[in-house]
Formats: sequence, C-alpha cells, structure tokens
Amino acid sequence: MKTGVVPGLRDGDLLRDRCYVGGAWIGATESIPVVNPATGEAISSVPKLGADETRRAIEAAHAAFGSWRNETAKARAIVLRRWFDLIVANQDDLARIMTAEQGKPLAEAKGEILYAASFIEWFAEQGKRVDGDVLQSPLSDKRILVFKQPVGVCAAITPWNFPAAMITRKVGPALAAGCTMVVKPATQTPLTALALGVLAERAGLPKGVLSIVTGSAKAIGGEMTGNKLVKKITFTGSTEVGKELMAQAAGTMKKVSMELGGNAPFLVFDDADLDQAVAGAIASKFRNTGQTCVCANRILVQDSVYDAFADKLAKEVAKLKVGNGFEDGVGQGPLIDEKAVEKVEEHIADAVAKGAKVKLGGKRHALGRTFFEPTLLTDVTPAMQVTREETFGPVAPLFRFKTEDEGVALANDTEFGLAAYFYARDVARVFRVSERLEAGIVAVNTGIISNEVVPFGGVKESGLGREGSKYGIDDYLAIKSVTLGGL
Ligand SMILES: NC(=O)C1=CN([C@@H]2O[C@H](COP(=O)(O)OP(=O)(O)OC[C@H]3O[C@@H](n4cnc5c(N)ncnc54)[C@H](OP(=O)(O)O)[C@@H]3O)[C@@H](O)[C@H]2O)C=CC1
Ligand SMILES: O=C(O)CCCC(=O)O
Repeated sequence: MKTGVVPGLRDGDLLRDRCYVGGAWIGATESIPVVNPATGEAISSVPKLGADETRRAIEAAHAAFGSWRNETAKARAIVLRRWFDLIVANQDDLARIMTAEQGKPLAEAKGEILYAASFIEWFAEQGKRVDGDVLQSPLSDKRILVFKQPVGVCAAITPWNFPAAMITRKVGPALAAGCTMVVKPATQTPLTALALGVLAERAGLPKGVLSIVTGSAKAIGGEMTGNKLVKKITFTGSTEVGKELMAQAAGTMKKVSMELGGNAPFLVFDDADLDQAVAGAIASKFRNTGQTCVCANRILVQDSVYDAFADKLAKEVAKLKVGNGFEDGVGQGPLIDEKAVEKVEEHIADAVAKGAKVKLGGKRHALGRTFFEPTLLTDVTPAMQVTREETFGPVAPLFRFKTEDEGVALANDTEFGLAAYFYARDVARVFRVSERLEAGIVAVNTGIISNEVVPFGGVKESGLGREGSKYGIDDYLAIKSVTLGGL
C-alpha cells in the first residue's frame, strides 16, 4: 500500500485495502476507490463486499458471542482499555487518514479521534456497572430478580461525517455489554474504520468479536437487517435510509437504534450575551464545514438584537479560513462531494429567489472543487427550503422573531428533533425554553454539546435510542426477569 497519499503517516500498516472479517483481512474481486475530497486524488481502494461476506462476518460474530459474553465485564474492559490506549497513541496517524479521506482540518480530525477514543474508555468502565436488580415482590412466597444480558450479535451502519466517533460510540457499548458486532462504514470514509480495526486486533480483541465490511450498502444492509442471527441494528445517517432499515429490520423484530437527520434551531434571545452567542453559532454551524447532524441549521434571532448579531457574526464568519485540511490554520475543509455542494447551492438559490440576502459568501470558493465560501444569509423566512431541510454545509441562515413564544414555535416547527441551541441569561427563560424545545439534546449558552457523558439522540423523526452517556449501554442489553417461587 502506498502511503504518500496520506501526508505524514508514520505507521503505513494502518492503511488497509482489505476488510476485517472474522479475524482475517480479506479482499474481493471488485474494489471501490477512496478519494480525497480536497484534491480529487485516489488515496486507496477497499473491497466491494456483498451479502455473502457479510453473512460470514455475522456468523463469525455469532460464533464469538458465546465466549465473549461469558468473559467478565472486567476482562472485556481490559481489552477495550488496551484499544483505547492504542487509539490515543496513534491519534496523529488516525487523524491524518481521516483528513485525507473526509477532508476535515487536521486539528478537528485529531479532536474527533480523541472523542472517538473517549467512548471506548467510557464504556469499558460502564460495562463493569451493568447491575441486575432484586425487586420488591408483591407475593410473600416469590422473589423477583432482574438480569441484564447482552442482546447478541449487533450490526452497525455509519456515515462519512464522523468516520471514527460514530463507530466507537456504537462498538464501545456493544462490546462492553458482551455483544459482538459487524460494522459497515460509509463508502466514502472506510479507511479510518479499517485502521481502528487494525488497532482492535493489536489490542487482542478475539476473532469475530468485531468485523468491518465495506462495499455495497444495499447488499450489506439487506443481509444485516434480514439475517436472524443479528439481534440489533444501530444506524447513524439520513432519516430516509434509517426508515428503510427499520422497515427491513421489522421482519425479524430486531432491536433498533437510529441517529438520524436534524434541523437544529439556534435561538438568540434579546437578553443573550451576543459575543458568546456569536462564538457558539460559529462553533455549532461551522463544525466539520457544516456537515454534522447537530449543526445549527436555522439561526433564529430576536428582532431587537437581529442587526447587531448579524454584524458581529459576519465579522467572525469572514475570518474562517477555507482550504485543504492538511494546511496550517485551515478551519473549513472541503465538502464531502459535488452532490453536497449542489445541495448547498440549491438552498442558497432558493432562499435568494424568495427574498433572502447574501451578507457574506454565497458561492463556490476560488479553490474550486468541493470548497465553498462560508455563507451568511439574512432575511430568511419559513417559506424557504433551508427551513425544512438539513443543508449539511457552511450556510448560516438568519431568521427574525419577535416574542419568546414565536421563537419557540418556529424552533419546533420541524419534523426533526435532534439538537436545539439557545442563548439567554434570564434564569426563568432558560428553564422555560429548555422544557419547551422539542429536541433530544438542548444546549444553553454553548455551541458544543458532544462528549462521552452527554446522552446523544433525537425525538420525532431524528431517531430512537441514546448513544454515549450512562444510558448508551442500555440499547445493547436485554432485561430478563426471573421469578423464584415456592419460597
Ligand atoms: N444524522 C447524521 O449523522 C447524518 C445525516 N446525514 C444526512 O443525510 C444526507 C445524505 O447523506 P448520506 O451519506 O447519503 O447518508 P446515508 O444515510 O445515505 O448514509 C449513511 C450510511 O448508510 C449507508 N446506506 C445508504 N443507503 C443504504 C441502504 N439502502 N441500506 C443500508 N445502508 C445504506 C451508507 O452507505 P454508503 O456510504 O455505502 O452509501 C452509509 O454507510 C446528508 O446530506 C445529511 O443531510 C448524512 C450523514 C450523517
Ligand atoms: O453528525 C453526526 O453524525 C452526529 C455526530 C456529531 C456529534 O457526535 O457531535
């Protein structure tokens, strides 16, 4: 494997063009190129696997389940801790692989690697705290116990925007709980996933406990959702595909977790600290060049502070440096592909046609390809496409509202309910609005909500289940009651 396409990579062995199935690294007759979105250059290729290889991975996971579940939680935690240590030790190389295939700036990629590692460390510990229960029996001759047991073989499908963290946020709790797992990473970012697989193997994870398959989404997804050995499907990605997978999984009544699309409101009330609100808006809106499901998608600003906020925000947006993620000082990398750029252009064109004004940016960046200018739109109204759909790009649309009730109603006027942000200083308002926002994740006076301790997940069409946090392991456990009679 040539490593020059990942600048500065020290351990070339991390860059794999094979998949990890049942403890072996396998190829296929067909392969899929992996392209650097900043340069268009092919980095490598990965095998185009299908249903047969996925079935093999599932069968290996099934075979491994018996012994993995019977290990003590402490023994599993020791292996997971070794994996965590290796991820941290190799953070620089992993980040370089990620920047090459995903485009995000190197510093942001390193941040994601540590974020990803934190889920392995956290769940290694949490696994030791999965306790059963003894319930108060309503009958004097009976005792009622509760066991918590691993659900079994799990299958995960993950997106390209967080090539490491979306995997570890699923694998960490699954393996800590005693489940085994087959992962299908996004076709655009499989190399980070495979590198994590290399480190899992080095950490001593038994064969079959974790497999990573790349290839045809429909064939792999079809096998994962149809195979009776799989007891749980966990997915992060678009709502459209999530619904499809959920319908497919219904055939064998699998447990499902869905982290789907968002349309996050970001409210700025008249009592907000505007400088802090601007900093939060930049952090939330422009993280990963606007390509996260928790990015602020609609910035709703109270009338009396609208102009001041817009001016302050424009000054900060203008400072964002666009470029190849390997260059120093770059804060905004490329978008993932041409289709993503077209979606951003479509949202801007639609908004402008309906009366919005481009305060800053608004077009492809002079660097060409998939680079886009950080954009600020004002006078945006609910009639515009950007109000309904996730833009998934560096566009900050500013809406105006008059009263708290109107702001909250606008914020909730979406079928999505993942993240919601607001800036306010009045304590009563902070409580009121936190309670009224229809979202799984609410951020008050901050633009960043992601760490291993916060429960992550949505309501409405943003999905089901919670990842990370002390609750995240529950999705990988089945509760069994045991009633003892004749006492
Ligand atoms: N909630 C979130 O975190 C994310 C939301 N999105 C939203 O979705 C939009 C589209 O992004 P996109 O990458 O296409 O998201 P998708 O939902 O299409 O992709 C996410 C994952 O699902 C896989 N997949 C796609 N189709 C199927 C299928 N029929 N069966 C099984 N697996 C499937 C993909 O595989 P493959 O890569 O092989 O196609 C990938 O691994 C974005 O613009 C954004 O709005 C996108 C990414 C993350
Ligand atoms: O965009 C996503 O796919 C969700 C991950 C973002 C985060 O964990 O903060």
